[in-house]
Amino acid sequence: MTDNPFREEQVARNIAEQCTIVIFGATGDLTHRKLVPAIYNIAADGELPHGTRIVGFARRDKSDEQFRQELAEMNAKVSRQGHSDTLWDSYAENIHYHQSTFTDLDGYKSLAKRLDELEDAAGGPCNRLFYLASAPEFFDDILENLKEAGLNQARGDKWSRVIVEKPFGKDLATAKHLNEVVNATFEEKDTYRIDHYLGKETAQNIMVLRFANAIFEPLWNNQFIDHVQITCSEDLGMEGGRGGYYDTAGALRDMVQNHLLQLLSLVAMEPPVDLSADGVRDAKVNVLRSLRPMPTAEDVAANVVRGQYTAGSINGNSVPGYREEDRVNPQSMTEAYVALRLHIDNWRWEGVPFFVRVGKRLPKKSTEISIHFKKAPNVLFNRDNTSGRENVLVIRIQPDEGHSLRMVSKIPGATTRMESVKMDFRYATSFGKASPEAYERLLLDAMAGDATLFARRDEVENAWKFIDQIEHAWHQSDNPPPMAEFEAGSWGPAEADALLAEGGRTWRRL
Ligand SMILES: NC(=O)C1=CN([C@@H]2O[C@H](COP(=O)(O)OP(=O)(O)OC[C@H]3O[C@@H](n4cnc5c(N)ncnc54)[C@H](OP(=O)(O)O)[C@@H]3O)[C@@H](O)[C@H]2O)C=CC1
Ligand SMILES: O=C1O[C@H](COP(=O)(O)O)[C@@H](O)[C@H](O)[C@H]1O
Repeated sequence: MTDNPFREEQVARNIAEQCTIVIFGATGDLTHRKLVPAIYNIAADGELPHGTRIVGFARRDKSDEQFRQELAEMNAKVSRQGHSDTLWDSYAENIHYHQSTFTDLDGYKSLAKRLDELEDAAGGPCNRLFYLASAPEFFDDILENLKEAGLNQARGDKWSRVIVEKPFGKDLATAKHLNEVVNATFEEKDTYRIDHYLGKETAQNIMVLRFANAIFEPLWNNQFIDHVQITCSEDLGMEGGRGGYYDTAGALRDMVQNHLLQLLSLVAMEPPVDLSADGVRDAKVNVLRSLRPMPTAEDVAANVVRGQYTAGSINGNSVPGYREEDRVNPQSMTEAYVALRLHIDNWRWEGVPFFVRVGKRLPKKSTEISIHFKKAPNVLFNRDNTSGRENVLVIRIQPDEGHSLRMVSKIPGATTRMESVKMDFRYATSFGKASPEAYERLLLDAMAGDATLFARRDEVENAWKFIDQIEHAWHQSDNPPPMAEFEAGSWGPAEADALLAEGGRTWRRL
């Protein structure tokens, strides 16, 4: 019991159920750095259902013991709770490795046999959660082979579910195709399309901030809000061989289609009818459906800026330009930065622009949403210089998770002089403990059958429909909008500032 009664309130959550988690791509980076440490942390918190086991599926030959050892070494490096040999050892006997290739049906038949044996030895059939942590070109093969081997089927009251990693397609057509394949294998209710931004603690808090407080929602509309900004900056570039994938995707597909449009949906949606997965996802998809289209290359040129960084320096370290990065085409026309001015054509947001920007090799890693309220009338206090006098609500997604509210205050003294000050809420100070990693919450939710924080089929497809118009203007139109340049370590191209400038607005300084 805490001494603060408000902390005790909890929104009822389904309970995670014991299951076998089969990870396709189990020797890969995602499994080692994110998935297994997430499961370890869940166990360290005492929330992992007893008897949950992991079966890793990948191509290289190795024993269970080698697999466990490699996972343990990485876990010791990255787990947010540190690494206890005692806890690990008590769990490691539930970790197994199954060698095969994604395209070989026999490997899935032998997997089915292996799962039956493991489960029988532990007392009988168990729920199964299949995690597609492979490169996306294998998703079809894995799904089709799971079906052929009968692994997609529920057995009695034991469910079979699938988690599909990003990227979910590379345009609307491929996303639709993948959805067809997924839904021919698993029912929609058993399909979990992961977007790890939805698992971030502060992204989950957007709904609580908006709908558990009475003071914000009355102001959350075009009467009081001037504009909204969403920034996701990263100082990293193409380290660790990432350039090969990234250069085929770009910032728009890699980050905007999924993470940033999801954040925008949470900020802009109407109150959902309830907190069920479909209640929340219905509300979010309506935002995506209301995004003002950009049907022509001129619309795209007027509202979207794409850019690539040139060589520069970040935190005193010299870094190469985008086209000089490892595994990036030296003539690449892929954007490593994008800024957009979006409009949501509904009653609430009529006339309120949403500015979204994301990029690599910016000065620091930071994701935040800022709600810029309209200025107070120019009477009484605001007759003269009102710059910097707006009320801004900032939702810091990461790092230093929290919220702040900027307001104008009188500077102490005999004369009335004013200054903008901020009220700050920081998770670290108020709750005194680190937030769980996004994958922890998302894995627990999938084990509990709660799809609220996963993207539904229509969300993914509506997001792609919007993104496709921009990609089309960039890569297939006769008059493609230009690629802007900016120096690595700066805040992006000047052209992105111009998107806001015409309304007298500027990007918030992070
Ligand atoms: N890494 C990350 O932080 C993130 C990754 N993702 C997504 O997760 C997915 C996986 O990424 P990541 O872990 O980085 O990829 P990796 O390249 O590190 O791992 C790929 C895995 O797939 C296996 N594999 C490749 N080809 C075959 C095959 N023909 N048959 C069987 N196994 C095969 C590899 O096995 P073997 O080693 O035996 O060859 C390895 O286990 C991607 O969709 C990516 O977009 C999403 C968010 C973050
Ligand atoms: O999905 C992706 O996200 C990461 C950024 O994730 P974060 O949790 O560290 O903010 C990004 O670097 C990567 O390009 C993208 O694929």
